[in-house]
Amino acid sequence: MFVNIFYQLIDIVKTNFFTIVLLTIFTNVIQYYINYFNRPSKIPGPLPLPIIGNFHQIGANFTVSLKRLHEKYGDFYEFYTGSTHNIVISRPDLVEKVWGPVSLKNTKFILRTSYSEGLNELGVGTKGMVFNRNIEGWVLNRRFMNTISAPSFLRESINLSNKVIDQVFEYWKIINKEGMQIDVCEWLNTVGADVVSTTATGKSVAATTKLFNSLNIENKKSLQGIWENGVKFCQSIHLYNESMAFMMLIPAKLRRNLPFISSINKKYLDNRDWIYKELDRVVSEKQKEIENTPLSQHLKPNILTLLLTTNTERDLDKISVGKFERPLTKDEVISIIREVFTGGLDTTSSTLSIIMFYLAKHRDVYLKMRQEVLDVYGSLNNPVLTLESYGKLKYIEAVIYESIRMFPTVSNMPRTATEDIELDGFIIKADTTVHTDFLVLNHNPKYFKDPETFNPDRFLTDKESILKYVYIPFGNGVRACPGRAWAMVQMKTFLVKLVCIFDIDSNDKNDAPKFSYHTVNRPADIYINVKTEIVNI
Ligand code: HEM
Repeated sequence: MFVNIFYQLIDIVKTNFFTIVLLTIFTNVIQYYINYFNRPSKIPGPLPLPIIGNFHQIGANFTVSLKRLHEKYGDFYEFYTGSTHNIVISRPDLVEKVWGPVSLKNTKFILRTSYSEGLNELGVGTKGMVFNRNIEGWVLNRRFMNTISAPSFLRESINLSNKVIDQVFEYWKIINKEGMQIDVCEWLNTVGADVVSTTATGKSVAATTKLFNSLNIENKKSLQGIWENGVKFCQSIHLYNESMAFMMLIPAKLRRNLPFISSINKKYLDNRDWIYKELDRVVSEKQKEIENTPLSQHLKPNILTLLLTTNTERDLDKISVGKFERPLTKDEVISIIREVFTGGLDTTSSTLSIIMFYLAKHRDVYLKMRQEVLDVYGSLNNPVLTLESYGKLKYIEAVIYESIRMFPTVSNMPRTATEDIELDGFIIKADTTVHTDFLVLNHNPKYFKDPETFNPDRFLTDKESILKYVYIPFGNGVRACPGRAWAMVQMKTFLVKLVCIFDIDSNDKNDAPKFSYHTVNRPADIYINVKTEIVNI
């Protein structure tokens, strides 16, 4: 009898297959929306779809999407990536709750993002710093990374940046003579690549010289003793950074199975493999170089040598990293060096490109910067730049801050709590990613007078009126940006030298730079004219 019933059931399934499939889908969809409309915290936000969440409303430019969602849902809203719940905030009282507590002990927001299969696949969910959810590993990486804000490191960085920038400005003088424009983003990317690679590994990638050679203006400059794959490596790091948002925001099922998206997924994973292979090779090469250098011979300081000699008989001991008693493993060295590249490449050079965009439009600001350099150094003729004198460049600092306010390269940043928390009367479950939208905050007329006007003076004369939690371009607390001082030193070196040598202008009629989103905002198509005859001030 049971066998009969079983066969009858199979017949029903066979004849009604599509009806059953449709019914199952229908019940699941109904169940999905019953759960959605009965969720305990009904935070405003766009209606999600089953499986994809709000994926269709996010699109390729996350920065633009957040701006659009803010216009509709305000300073506190939610969205879903697949079934993953995300919150977005842009109100100082909420920002303070997330970013305010500064120590490891009292912050609940020690994590960057919720668990993400994609970030783990990329190798950043459990290694390195920015997305590392393994707190023990993060502490170790952070301890070494903090050395890049030590004064001794920053002094060396000024010398190195000086050399790279001097060379670049010689190229710009030649380009000027040829009557050509400067493609700012392209040039500053190469400056970043040269500075970061030499600081990190002691090897130049000669990106600036390669770019100059590609213009075919003069005989090609020689490229000896460089890191052969270096330019490709830096480009791969740009791609790697780009892949982080993709892997974090797009649900794994879609990444792997949708036709067009799965090929992007593969491209990003192949890129990850190439980066780790190349880093392994570079680290092995440096290990051999150290082994083959007699103990009596001085080792050239760079971050890689510092890491490889920590707690060995060759300990560079240039910068103390506190209590740490064993040499680092190769894997640890690779993850720290990788982070120097991922953190250091896109951020500083893109921010400098944005500063150039605004400077080329505001001659009054440019002239005030030049006057400040004259006041601080007494001359525009190759002034001696020191870390101490940088503290006096208050106006240049204000220009940097105002440019970041107008258009932040890092325009939104996530933090995630380890336990349930209350935000604006709603309970947010532990491990929910809370994104802070810096761009929206920085353009809110409640917090900045005439927010669309480029006015560096607001960071001098009106400084007191800027609330702390409406302007935190480098974050705050234990996970605050470890590269802040390094970035500021590089940007100041570039700007001081620029105003001493060139006048600049541009024909760009846009109010804001064009950009695309690649986890950070990457500006594009910023062209300027440079002139070496400085008009007297
Ligand atoms: C203008 C340049 C830069 C901007 C605007 C910027 C901005 C930021 C922001 C907003 C954060 C999040 C901080 C937080 O959660 O409190 C961050 C984290 C980070 N930044 Fe930067 N950054 C810049 C340059 C650099 C440079 C040059 C490096 C080089 C190493 C770097 C490496 C990192 C790393 C590793 C983290 C993660 C820290 C952690 O999670 O512990 N950044 N940055």
